[in-house]
Amino acid sequence: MNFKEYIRVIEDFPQPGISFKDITTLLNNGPVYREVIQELARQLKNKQIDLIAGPEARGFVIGAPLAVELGVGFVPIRKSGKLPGKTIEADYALEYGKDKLAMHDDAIKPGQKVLIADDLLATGGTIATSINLVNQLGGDVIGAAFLIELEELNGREKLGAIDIVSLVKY
Ligand SMILES: O=P(O)(O)OC[C@H]1O[C@H](OP(=O)(O)OP(=O)(O)O)[C@H](O)[C@@H]1O
Ligand SMILES: Nc1ncnc2[nH]cnc12
Repeated sequence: MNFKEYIRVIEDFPQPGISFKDITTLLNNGPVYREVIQELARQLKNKQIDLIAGPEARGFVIGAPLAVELGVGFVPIRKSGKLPGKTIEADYALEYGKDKLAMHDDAIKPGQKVLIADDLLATGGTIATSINLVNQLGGDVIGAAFLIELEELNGREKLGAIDIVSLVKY
């Protein structure tokens, strides 16, 4: 399936110079959304994964259904101030801004194999910080999965030696 034709591109959002890849036009198509999740699951089927972690908010839209499809748990990586328990936090920068991400300090057991999932890899700032948080909790990040990769931003280079799966490249 050609997923790209279901993704809408909006120029200069949220700021001038950014070519925004809008996945809402894919998510509202049930069969296409399901095929995205099933295709990611197919590409990951030989990996041993204990948990999927996904950053708020679009990481939930990919990571949670992928966790259900693979039969593993899901851990939300949230923007600061949203999680009720004790957290660890880290500042980060992304293609068009900066923020702070947080995880519950007991979200992952040491040694668990974690896949990080998100809708889109741009500069890699969000995922590099997500990997850092998972590592701080003793998790072993074995890979990352994305619907979209913006190749010219070289996000892969920030992520070290982990396996990376992405379905649509710009
Ligand atoms: O590779 P990077 O340069 O870090 O950019 C990618 C991140 O940017 C977007 O999230 P955003 O922070 O806009 O939040 P949202 O999911 O809540 O829309 C996207 O969903 C990725 O998480
Ligand atoms: N160009 C882009 N489109 C959609 N989401 C993004 N997150 C970071 N860069 C983005």
